[in-house]
Amino acid sequence: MTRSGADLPTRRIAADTVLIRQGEAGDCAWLIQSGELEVLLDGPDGPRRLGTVGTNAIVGEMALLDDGLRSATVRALTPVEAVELSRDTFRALRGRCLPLTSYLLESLVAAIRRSYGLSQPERQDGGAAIRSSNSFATVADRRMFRHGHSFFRQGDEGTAAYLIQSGSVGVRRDGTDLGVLGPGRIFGELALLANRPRAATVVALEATVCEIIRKDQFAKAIETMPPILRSLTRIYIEQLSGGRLLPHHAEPARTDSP
Ligand SMILES: Nc1ncnc2c1ncn2[C@@H]1O[C@@H]2COP(=O)(O)O[C@H]2[C@H]1O
Repeated sequence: MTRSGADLPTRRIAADTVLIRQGEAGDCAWLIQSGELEVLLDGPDGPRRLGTVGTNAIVGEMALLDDGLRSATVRALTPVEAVELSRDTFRALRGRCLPLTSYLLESLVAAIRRSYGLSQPERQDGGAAIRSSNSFATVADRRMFRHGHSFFRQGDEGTAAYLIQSGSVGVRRDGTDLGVLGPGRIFGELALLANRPRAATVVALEATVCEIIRKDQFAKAIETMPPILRSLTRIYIEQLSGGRLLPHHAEPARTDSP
């Protein structure tokens, strides 16, 4: 292992090396300097290639963001040079986020894991610590919605995101029920951040209390994130709202001022 200019450990990885194995615990992420890697998702019919990543991509960050297991296998296709980012680096970056954006990031990683059919680490307190923090209270407005209330309809313009405090909501797209969300879950954030119409209709299945975060407040909070995490947030949102096509980690991420 050598040292990069910024004194971060740089690792040279031979072609064919499996850098990350799905389902294992992980302690670091890598910022790719050169070379190409493939990302594989294990399935009943064997591994499926989610795509390839190259220079400026970050891999291995999801397990550090939510303390979960590796979501996919990552294998070098060519010789690769990568800067190693430790769990502590990610913890420090997370520490520089507002509670709202830290929570958002974690919610996005959880949504990606769900989209892969993977289990996810249980949030210890359902987000209660974040929701009760002062800075969260200044950006969110709490309201009770009656059973049957329609938060928005598929195709609407997005004006707010919602964080469920109690109760539950049903999500429906093109006449098909997609699922039920309960306390601690965030919804309505994808249209907001990707600037797309609502991809689904959401209705309260019982009396439901939510924190409402308006679009402008949300956008402001995102702007305060450290650049690497902001970049990852946008990538995850794009992935979740646009069918997650690769290059997944295409936005340049810088090491000099993360
Ligand atoms: N669709 C995808 N495209 C590119 N990289 C991905 C994709 N899904 C997961 N990854 C990366 O694969 C890594 C596997 O380990 P982690 O879950 O820690 O973090 C994951 C992401 O960095």
